[in-house]
Amino acid sequence: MESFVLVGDARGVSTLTTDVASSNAALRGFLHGLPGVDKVGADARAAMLGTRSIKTTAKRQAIDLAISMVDLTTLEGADTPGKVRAMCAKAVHPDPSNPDVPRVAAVCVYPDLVAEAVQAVRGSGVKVASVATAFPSGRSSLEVKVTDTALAVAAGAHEVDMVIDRGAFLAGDYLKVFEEIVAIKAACGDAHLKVILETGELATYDNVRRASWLAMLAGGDFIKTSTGKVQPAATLPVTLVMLEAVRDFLATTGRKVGVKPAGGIRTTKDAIKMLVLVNETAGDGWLHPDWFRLGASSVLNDLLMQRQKQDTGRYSGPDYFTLD
Ligand SMILES: O=C[C@H](O)COP(=O)(O)O
Repeated sequence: MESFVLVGDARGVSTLTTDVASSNAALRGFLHGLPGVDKVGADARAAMLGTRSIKTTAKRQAIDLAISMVDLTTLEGADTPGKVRAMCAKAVHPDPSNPDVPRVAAVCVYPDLVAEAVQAVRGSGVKVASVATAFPSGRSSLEVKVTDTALAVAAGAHEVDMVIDRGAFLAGDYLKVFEEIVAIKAACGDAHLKVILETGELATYDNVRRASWLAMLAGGDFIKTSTGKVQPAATLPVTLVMLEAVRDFLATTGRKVGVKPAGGIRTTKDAIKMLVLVNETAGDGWLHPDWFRLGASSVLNDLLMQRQKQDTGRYSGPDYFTLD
């Protein structure tokens, strides 16, 4: 466990000491001492930023940046090795007829398909992320969750997307959630850990802020909104609250954590709104795939179509790109 000390007053965060995780009461005291989220203000600010438009050259750059940040995802019970190989081919060369199109950041699959994905993306720079810890519900023993993680990492996963125990969080058992994240982080070894908060089940923005801090204090490398299996998923206001959390966490502890909205991101417009939000909230230091990802099963084709429209002034036929 890292040692934290308070740096400055960090936007109202008044106590962050080395013993913050010494007991559930200490964690609760810290998390409930965070400033409350102004819900009306967060909704209004997200809506306002969502209306910003980006034109021409900047739009083309934003599209390429968004493509390079995609975690191209398939998380279906019906996933097959063939489907994963096809998705990986698309991740490496999103538009095979145009080598200028950047590769995506990662593919995201269930643990049993990690080895297939690792083989399919080898040498491309595309990372393989595996969901783990009894995804999507997270309802299993810690032993099973650690084994799930260790197997994904042994199969070659570069990144692990774990889910928090929302039941424990909502019951106020913050130390259980904290210790689980610490244990999964240890099982990750060198693999990066993304902590899925499943914000659609957390009920309030205050809880989203608390869960973000909890995940970061416990060692998460990224905080991620959703599994994609629960609605609402990656909304703009929730992403805004999480971006504020990583910004404030960096100011307080000196450690930078990434953000991954996931679930329901379908269009270029959705993706670009997210990029505007990043720039205006956490700052352009997060506008890089190392620090911001877009978890999505089906946004890539729209990004490719809009990109081609920028280049040629027209859209391709609907069957020009392979299916997401
Ligand atoms: O982690 C990514 C999500 O599962 C993707 O959700 P989506 O299918 O709504 O894009």
